[in-house]
Amino acid sequence: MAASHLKIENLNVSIEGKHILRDFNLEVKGGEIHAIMGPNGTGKSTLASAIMGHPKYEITSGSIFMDGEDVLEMEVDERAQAGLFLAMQYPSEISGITNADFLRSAINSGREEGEEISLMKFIRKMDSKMDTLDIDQSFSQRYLNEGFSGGEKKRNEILQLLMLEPKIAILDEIDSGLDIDALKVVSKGVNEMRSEDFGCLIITHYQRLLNYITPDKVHVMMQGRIVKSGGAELAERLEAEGYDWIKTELGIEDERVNVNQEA
Ligand SMILES: Nc1ncnc2c1ncn2[C@@H]1O[C@H](COP(=O)(O)OP(=O)(O)OP(=O)(O)O)[C@@H](O)[C@H]1O
Repeated sequence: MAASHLKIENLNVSIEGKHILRDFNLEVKGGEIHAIMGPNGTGKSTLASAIMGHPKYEITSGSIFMDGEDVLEMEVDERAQAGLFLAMQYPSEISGITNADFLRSAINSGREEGEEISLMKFIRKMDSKMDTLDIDQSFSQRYLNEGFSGGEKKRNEILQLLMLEPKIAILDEIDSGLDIDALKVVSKGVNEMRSEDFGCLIITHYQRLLNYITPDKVHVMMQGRIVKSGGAELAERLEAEGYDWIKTELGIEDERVNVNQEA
């Protein structure tokens, strides 16, 4: 299997004329789990949306490479086929498409003709993954995310992760609104993916999630870029002390983008 390597270099992203990501750099390789933390409004979700090609976000300069391929040249579905997976802060509902249909066609869209997953194999895989995530079997026949509770949507996203087996996953606030049991289940799913062929970028506000998924690297984002990196102990310090010490250390007055910054 090809390597799993996401490389973001000097990325600058604007939305509605506002310069959000500023010379952003990050590399995530197979076998690594990275966490990005940071106060509100510092550009974390903008990063996730830019990687997945959300049309509202304008890349003004810089590059994103996935296994050496230029991601910025790819359409959204090509990014998924290249092995990128994005779990959104607010997963969308799609009426008329069942979970099972969606997943089967998503798996097959990444395969050559004649190499499609057989129905039997698909059902067996889906049953086993739903079992892992403690998801009720009826989920597979329900319409995508329709009427799902917040926690069910997040579980469903992790089911998608386990079924699609991407090379690199970006999980944007996958822990928000989860009760402790659901948090453990979601973490179990991510940990099950851990391998040399899988890299993960977790965007979170809370160290709590990182008690269950131990990150190899923790990054702090302020003013549209990473301002500090460390190991799991950095998340623990942030939980205990907040962000002020970093602002003092780096002489940052306001952590948000577009405040006290040049355009
Ligand atoms: N669709 C949009 N339209 C206008 N401004 C936007 C849009 N998306 C993001 N922004 C602005 O970009 C800045 C960064 O937002 P972003 O959502 O990336 O921050 P964040 O770090 O993910 O925040 P949070 O922790 O609150 O989720 C904010 O000032 C926000 O208002």
